Amino acid sequence: MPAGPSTPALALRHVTKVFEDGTRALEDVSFTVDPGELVSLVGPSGCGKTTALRIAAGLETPTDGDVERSAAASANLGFVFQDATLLEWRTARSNVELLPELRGVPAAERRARAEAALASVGLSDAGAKRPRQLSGGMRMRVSIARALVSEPELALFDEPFGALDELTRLSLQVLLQDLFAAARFAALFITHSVAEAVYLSDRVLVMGLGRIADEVVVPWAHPRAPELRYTAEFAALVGEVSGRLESAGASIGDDPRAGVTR
Ligand SMILES: Nc1ncnc2c1ncn2[C@@H]1O[C@H](COP(=O)(O)OP(=O)(O)OP(=O)(O)O)[C@@H](O)[C@H]1O
Repeated sequence: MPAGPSTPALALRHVTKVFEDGTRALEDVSFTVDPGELVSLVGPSGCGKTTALRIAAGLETPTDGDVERSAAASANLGFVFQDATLLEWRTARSNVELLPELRGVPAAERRARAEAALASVGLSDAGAKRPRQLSGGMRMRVSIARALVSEPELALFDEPFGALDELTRLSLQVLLQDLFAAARFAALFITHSVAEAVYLSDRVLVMGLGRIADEVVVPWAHPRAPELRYTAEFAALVGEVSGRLESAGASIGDDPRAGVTR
């Protein structure tokens, strides 16, 4: 556990999760996310990334171990999922206004906040559109605006760019990096893309099946230029993380569930 002056925004301590059907999804998983830190989870399909994130969110309870969020993080959590999950009958702006509305923020203030959040994701002109009138990338921008409109202390991202085409994905990485550099919320970010994890994160946690196998600290300060992704030093770090990911997988055999006791 890294020692630090501040209380972590999120801490999972010795978390094990066994589902009702006996599936052991996580085995003694511990990690922290400090305030203002972006931590990624990368790992093979089915290794327990989403389960860890759902436990972090309080949507699942651990079978064993503890999950702790700072009071500020508990009071102000943001979510972004792979599916933008927008309400089709509301405009983009009223989707972004939803959380402030549920929290009783007065109409004029929540409208102003929603417009600022839409502007921050480059969608100033799309507030009056319905989700079906927007491209996949625009829908994801609305989803990010909705998550960040309340200035969350802790934001949880579950493979948000996984369904997008490569160019849109690359531009949304830059957008999210800029938003993170400006607001410095704590974030847990799940992705299958090692390059995406390295570009966005302060630390990359490499998972094997049901466990954290390794950790790689990303040395570059934020904000990070988009061009960083095309440098030799960036490619070297991506190679390093990919190698550790392969070792994490190799140590538990080729059968995707072989390392997990049922
Ligand atoms: N509600 C559930 N009941 C039983 N098993 C579950 C449940 N949710 C997830 N699992 C199982 O737990 C394991 C971890 O799943 P999880 O979705 O956390 O993995 P993941 O790393 O996020 O996968 P992917 O990258 O494919 O999204 C898998 O074997 C999955 O089938």
